[in-house]
Amino acid sequence: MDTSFLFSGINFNRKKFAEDFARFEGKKETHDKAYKSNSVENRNSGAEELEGSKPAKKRKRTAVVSEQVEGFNVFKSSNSASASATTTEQEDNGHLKSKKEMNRRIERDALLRKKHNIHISGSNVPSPLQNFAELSSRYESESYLLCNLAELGFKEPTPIQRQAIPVLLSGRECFACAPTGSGKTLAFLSPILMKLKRASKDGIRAVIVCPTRELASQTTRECKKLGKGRGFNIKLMTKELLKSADFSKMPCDILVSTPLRIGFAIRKKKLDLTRVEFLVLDEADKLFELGFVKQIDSVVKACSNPSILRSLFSATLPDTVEELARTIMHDAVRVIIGRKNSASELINQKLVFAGSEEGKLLALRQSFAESLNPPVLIFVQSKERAKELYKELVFDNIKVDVIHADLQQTQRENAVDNFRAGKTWVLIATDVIARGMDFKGVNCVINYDFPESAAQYIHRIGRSGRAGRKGEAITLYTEEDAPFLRNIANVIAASGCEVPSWIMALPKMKRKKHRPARDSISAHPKDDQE
Ligand SMILES: Nc1ncnc2c1ncn2[C@@H]1O[C@H](COP(=O)(O)OP(=O)(O)OP(=O)(O)O)[C@@H](O)[C@H]1O
Repeated sequence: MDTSFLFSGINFNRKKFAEDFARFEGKKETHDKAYKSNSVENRNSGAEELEGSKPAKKRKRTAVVSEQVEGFNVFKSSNSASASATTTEQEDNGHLKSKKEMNRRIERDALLRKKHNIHISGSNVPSPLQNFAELSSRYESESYLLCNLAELGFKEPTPIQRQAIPVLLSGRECFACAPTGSGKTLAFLSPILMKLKRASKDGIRAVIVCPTRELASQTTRECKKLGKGRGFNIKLMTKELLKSADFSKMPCDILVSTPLRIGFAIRKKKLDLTRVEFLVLDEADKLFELGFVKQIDSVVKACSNPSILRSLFSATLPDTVEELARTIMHDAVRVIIGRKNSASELINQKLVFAGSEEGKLLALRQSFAESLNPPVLIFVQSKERAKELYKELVFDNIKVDVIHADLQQTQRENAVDNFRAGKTWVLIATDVIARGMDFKGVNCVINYDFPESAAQYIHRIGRSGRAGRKGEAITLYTEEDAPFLRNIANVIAASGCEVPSWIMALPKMKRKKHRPARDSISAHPKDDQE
């Protein structure tokens, strides 16, 4: 294995230190074994490559005890014969004791990670949290945060919170992939609040970018709840703010925005992000898609503080995004909960053949007539189809509403609020609310239109089965969708749900996106609709 990356930036004379180098090689092997046994995903050692591929930047970091620090310590001592000669017995004992303690800690961490299905890669990964109380005992959190967590009813950290919070608190960048509804928002919000400590007038210190306005608004609300009583200025980048705010004077500790709005503010309103200490890209894979990547690039560039901590969170993080992320992150720790890119195991998933477009409407009507267990969320592939299906269901005397990008902001907000409040039983939606939206009690998600990708499927159905609750997902398909069944069936089977064997035997589809032109939903002739 090529180890040259370990020495990038150091003028190391290999010839002169050949003996030491050979010894180090031996040590490294031992270390690698320890590293493997500590549940590090070796297949995904991207974070390590990342560290080596770029010269280390000067950054203020909190020291963390770690497996790898141990490796380097041993290297140092074996390098110096005279030093070892003068080592006293007392020092030896001390060293042995701390080594034992460290081994115990490594073992404890590994067990905790195994219990919670936490997989990590990267060097010097801090111990996962045993409980929220450790925020105070290990990281000196102010009491307001623990009070707020208790008030929100959060007793135990979720797996992603157990590992991602210590990673960010120890000053490390984080690349995190955890199932939908598993508490990723709190995993990035709490370290930010803890690190910022208190409100200041020194300019924006944290930026959170979310792909949709609804999600940005929800994240702002969660942030305010968690930071309650601390006086932080937490701002959502709204259209009004964008129009009227004087950003140079606006007190703001944490700014939450969509990529388009923050991109506009950087270009046209001279938004100063040079003091930003934390940048979170939530639903990161979406943000790296073509429509957003230019804005994200401008945000990353504008956040020019050399000690910035960047983190990426999502339930789906494809390898291509990881590769792209490596170009902007350094010394990152990769945290994966369960299997990467998989659906929440709390959701009972079914595929239902409906034959044709007409058959889909019949199937939906029939299932609602037999039993309607609200709240139900129905996804369709376009705003036109959302409007069409809405018109159909309104006739059926169902408390139904619709949300898509053609509606005004207040209409979109009302649709979400009414659904949350139980005033609406069925919400028809395009993918504007497929990501990140937290509707606590959604009993069933119906994919009326077959999702265009496995990632889209995972996010859509992830609106149910959240925060430990069970959920259901029904995906209707027609002949047209059949060639793409296998992609979704793989996700369903991987999360433990049954899939007919003939579907699993279908060939895999190379082209990943599926968005066919579909027949109109309407059961009425066009003229009848007006
Ligand atoms: N420690 C906890 N204990 C109990 N509930 C929690 C805890 N942390 C978060 N939650 C709740 O879990 C729900 C889902 O959290 P969140 O919206 O952060 O999920 P997510 O992982 O970001 O999902 P998505 O991938 O869909 O965005 C929320 O209602 C949140 O309040």
